[in-house]
Amino acid sequence: MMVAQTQRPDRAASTPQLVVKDLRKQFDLTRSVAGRLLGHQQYLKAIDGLDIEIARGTTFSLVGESGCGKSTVARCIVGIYKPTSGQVLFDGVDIAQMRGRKVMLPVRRRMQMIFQDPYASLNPRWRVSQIIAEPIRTHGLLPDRQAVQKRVDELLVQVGLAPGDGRKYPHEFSGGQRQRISIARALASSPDLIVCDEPTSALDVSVQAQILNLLRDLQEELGLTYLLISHNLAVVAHMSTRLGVMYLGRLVETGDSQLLFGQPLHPYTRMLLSAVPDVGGAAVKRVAIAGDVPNPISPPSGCSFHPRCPFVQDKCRMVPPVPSMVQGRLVACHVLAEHGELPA
Ligand SMILES: Nc1ncnc2c1ncn2[C@@H]1O[C@H](COP(=O)(O)OP(=O)(O)OP(=O)(O)O)[C@@H](O)[C@H]1O
Repeated sequence: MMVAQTQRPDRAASTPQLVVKDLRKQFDLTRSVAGRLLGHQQYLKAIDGLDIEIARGTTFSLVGESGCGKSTVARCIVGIYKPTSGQVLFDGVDIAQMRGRKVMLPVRRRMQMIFQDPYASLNPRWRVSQIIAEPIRTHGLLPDRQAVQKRVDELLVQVGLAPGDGRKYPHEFSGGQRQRISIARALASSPDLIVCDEPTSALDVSVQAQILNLLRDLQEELGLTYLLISHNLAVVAHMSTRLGVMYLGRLVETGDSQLLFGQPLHPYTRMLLSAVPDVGGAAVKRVAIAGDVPNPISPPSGCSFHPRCPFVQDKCRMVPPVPSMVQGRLVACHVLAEHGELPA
């Protein structure tokens, strides 16, 4: 049975679902009050000026090594963290600095999140039907218990579970089934956008594809928009419309997913793809992975990727590159901006 679709405002038809503009988030790591009083504050710039645009019904994937700031972006977008500065325009309305339950409630209904660990994000003492019904009740979407139960059963079927599963508790399910429950809960409020933060990373390889296929089918059926966060390029290749490659709080390459997988330009994108031989086109020039991600508390000067970059030039050590359009995508790289390609 079809689940009710969200009513989308007409004015928003041509507006991207989500626009993130110059987003910044820094964490204050100063341990002591004395340190604070003496001005010895220590900050970590987890996001350092990020721009993203996601069209309705499409998937934008954010990739990058652990610690580059992917989850912080997700948390700033859904309102778990308050950004230090920047805009998060959801259907054209800036929600970045919105606060207060009453103001945020309509936004929360239309923007949901799926987490990496489905067990940790499901209340173990609640029956599955209660878990899925909670957003419906919070947002007052249906008039009575019977209607709620009917909708919960529909949602269970929609994610590949049985209506009777609603009587069980989360521990009675496998990891993949628990992620299906999380997805049903996310769908319960008929959202427009779902932020999926490493949705398959905690699952067995054998069930990862099933969950990704489910997410894709739901997107097609319901016109959902996804922000997909993953360190796994194979996951991203399967799902994305557009791709953003993050390094130390910044995007180094952004563009059409097929273009980037087929012909990555930034040395970091090439490095990431080199580590997964099955992903990317045959034409991809391989670049060996060198070194580790630097400490974000004291990032390198200039281009923060320069200590690991085989193509580094003097300018890269001093001046942070501004993203520019090269071969149909945005890249933040001095060498690419000047020469249009990397040296052979
Ligand atoms: N609440 C916090 N307080 C202080 N530092 C934080 C906090 N949350 C994240 N960080 C730091 O911000 C940086 C980005 O972390 P984030 O979790 O967003 O990265 P990530 O790319 O999602 O990595 P992972 O895949 O390992 O979660 C890291 O250096 C992390 O230690």
